[in-house]
Amino acid sequence: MSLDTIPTIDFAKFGDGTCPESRAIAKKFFEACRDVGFAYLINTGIPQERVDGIFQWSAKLFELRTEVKKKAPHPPEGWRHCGYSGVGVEQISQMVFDTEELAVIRKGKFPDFKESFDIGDETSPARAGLENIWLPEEEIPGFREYALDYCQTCRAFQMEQLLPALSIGMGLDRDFFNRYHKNGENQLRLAHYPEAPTEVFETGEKGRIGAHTDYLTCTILFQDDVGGLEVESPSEPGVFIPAPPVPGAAVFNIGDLLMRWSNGEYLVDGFLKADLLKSTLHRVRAPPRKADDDGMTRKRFSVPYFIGADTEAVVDCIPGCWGPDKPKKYEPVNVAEYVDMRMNAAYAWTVSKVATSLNSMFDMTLELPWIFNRGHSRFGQGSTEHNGRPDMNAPETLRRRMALHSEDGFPLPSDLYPSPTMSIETIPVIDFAQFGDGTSLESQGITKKLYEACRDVGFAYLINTGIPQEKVNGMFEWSAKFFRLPFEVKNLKKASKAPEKRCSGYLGIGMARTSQMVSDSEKVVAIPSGKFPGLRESFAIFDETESVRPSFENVWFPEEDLPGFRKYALDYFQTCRAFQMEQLLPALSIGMGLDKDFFNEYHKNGENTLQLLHYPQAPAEEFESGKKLRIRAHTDFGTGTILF
Ligand SMILES: O=C(O)CCC(=O)C(=O)O
Ligand SMILES: [Fe+2]
Repeated sequence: MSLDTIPTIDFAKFGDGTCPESRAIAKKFFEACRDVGFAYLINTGIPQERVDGIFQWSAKLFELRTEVKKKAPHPPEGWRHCGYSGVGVEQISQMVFDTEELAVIRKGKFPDFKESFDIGDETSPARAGLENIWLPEEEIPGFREYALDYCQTCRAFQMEQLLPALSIGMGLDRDFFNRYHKNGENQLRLAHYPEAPTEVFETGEKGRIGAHTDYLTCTILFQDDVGGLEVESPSEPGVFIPAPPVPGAAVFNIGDLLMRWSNGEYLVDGFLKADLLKSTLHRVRAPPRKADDDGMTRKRFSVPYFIGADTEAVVDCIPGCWGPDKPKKYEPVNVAEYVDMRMNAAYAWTVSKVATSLNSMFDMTLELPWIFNRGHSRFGQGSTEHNGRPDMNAPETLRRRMALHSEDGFPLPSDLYPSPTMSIETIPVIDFAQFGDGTSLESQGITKKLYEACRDVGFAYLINTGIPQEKVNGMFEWSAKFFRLPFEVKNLKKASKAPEKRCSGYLGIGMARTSQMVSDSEKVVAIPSGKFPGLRESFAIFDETESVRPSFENVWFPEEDLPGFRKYALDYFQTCRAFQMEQLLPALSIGMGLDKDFFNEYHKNGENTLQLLHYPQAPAEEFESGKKLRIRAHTDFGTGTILF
């Protein structure tokens, strides 16, 4: 079997999983899940008429006038998937992992050009109290009944054949997965991608669905005959292969929960890698052009059925997926908590930065001068993109960094950086020297200037912040010391990032899950294909102060490896926070015409993050040829970032 074809699994002879043929089917199915993460399923027992029927209902539903469809609006909460989402509305869904994607969407450049109607399985006790949102029956009589019935048909296949086949294929007892899916919250989605001039897809003005992974156990999807679904190649990350429509076949794929459950790895050379079951990136683009088309891309319908595990279940590494040579990578997790984490804080585990729900954060690197930049606020406008490619941002400074290194390869800031006032004309410099407590006459001018910088540029250099230079230098020294430690020490025990740790700890070079951080097709192609691994390592620390995170513990390595580091870092943290609360946020509040404490009120115990970043030395051509990046273009979460 070539890795680059999506295998076809024929369930015709599977029966209930006890007949002699079923073993071979189960094995082949497991291999597809392991090697590709995708498969075509045929002879599933889901009657073709039922599938045709749901497509007919879907066409009928989407043909309704928009005002009618809007009578069942999808609620704003991303986690509650039900009801109608209009074209370009379902943007901040589970599919958006990344700051960059959010930023792009906010700018309206690449909205998903689709509408969808989501239905949760109402029969599941797990959904009690979470009603679906239906259109009034008289608008589309019979739809509700058909859709729920269709769900049951899919669930029957899931429980009688699909999950048993996977269990058997993995050498587990037939009912292993069934036990975790007794009343899982399955979701049916009707998706409609409207007709559009092919040009809009080609120019990248619009997409159908950006690259993403599904987050539950697995998905069964039927598509019409238009095409456009693509799956990341198992052998060439970043290259997408078509998953064209196959009449009568369902498209099956593994989701993130199942990958994790199987001890799935996601941090290898910057690529998503699964040891066992693979949750594969996929996307929908316009299908290949035909010679005789009229410049229009046909509308497309698809019907994914997302299979979820029981919310109250605790999933621990699947037996057989770990052993003496292969320790468990994850703590057991409660499914509901996992889903929450994924929906609400999904952002946290994709990037070396910080999660949503942070009120603000600090960010520190080894090489850029003092910058304050405005990140995402939940309700904010798009923020400014910055890009750490050495040739693109603050070029003078960065070129100098490339040239100058302290003896052991670590640049020290004092050697490298000119005073911020020196060079960069486009990023305003804000001098806090006279700000005081924000009541003096001088402070008025300062606040106004800060506000204007935030509005017009989104970035500013801050000087005379009161954060002592020795403190900053000290932090850089500790950082250099830390990154000089041997990899085994840095990466010790749990000091590698796990989703549960919300990014505390060490992340080695190339360990960021880059494939999830990008949305638009070109970048997805460029980055995970190995052309642009982020050449950096980082260590992240959260504020441990009692009032901020009562039950939170950072991931620290043993004190004896770097005695004094922890104390210094936490202390530095407090110094930054003091500036934040005494000057920065008051200045921004006043500058925006609010009362001085406006932002402080929202940041009494915000979960700030300190991040030490190290971008190792590398031949300049690596960057010039575009083979490597330091940090790709992105925006920050949180309220804002202060960076040295
Ligand atoms: O429409 C398709 O073929 C894919 C849909 C999909 O991947 C999703 O909704 O998660
Ligand atoms: Fe998907």
